[in-house]
Amino acid sequence: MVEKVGDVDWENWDPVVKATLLFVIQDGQVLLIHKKRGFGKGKINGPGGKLEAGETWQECAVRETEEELCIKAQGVEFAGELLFQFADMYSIHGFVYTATGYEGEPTETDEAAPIWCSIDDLPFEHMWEDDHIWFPYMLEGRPFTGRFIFDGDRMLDHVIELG
Ligand SMILES: COc1nc(N)nc2c1ncn2[C@H]1C[C@H](O)[C@@H](COP(=O)(O)OP(=O)(O)OP(=O)(O)O)O1
Repeated sequence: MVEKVGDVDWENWDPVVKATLLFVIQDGQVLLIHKKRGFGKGKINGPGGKLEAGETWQECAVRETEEELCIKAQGVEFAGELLFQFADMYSIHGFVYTATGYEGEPTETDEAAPIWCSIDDLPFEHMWEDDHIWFPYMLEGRPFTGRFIFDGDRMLDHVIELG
């Protein structure tokens, strides 16, 4: 069983899913979602989802945010890269983006409900376990690459590299 980051052959790693996350950060607050369906249902996360054929990672992040919250993110920048290997052999390669603003009004959809949270009081107890590791770097604007081993919801190991 895969338990440690070092157990994975990252050079030849072929993720099952490619996906994105996007966080609007404004006035000391970050726009999160309560995820209503799909992978991670019930958790608090950023808007995001699976990469579609022909789109860039950033286009995916912006499209998913529009689909989930009815807003068009503005001032979008790359923040970091996440590589998740699960013990059941599921795997996700993720790219994280930040945005400084948006057009429209954050609106609940059948996928997500918007939640504004203070960057000083983030609800990590309701988020994926990896988030508390890389969120501070994202908020600092420091690029990161994180590798994580999960067994279901439980994080078994991680390694983070900073740019
Ligand atoms: C394992 O740790 C994770 N941490 C964080 N912060 N986010 C994660 C983790 N694992 C997955 N995610 C994110 C990545 C994506 O944004 C979503 C999963 O996307 P989903 O499967 O819901 O993709 P959609 O295209 O929206 O779904 P549909 O196929 O149902 O439309 O979770």
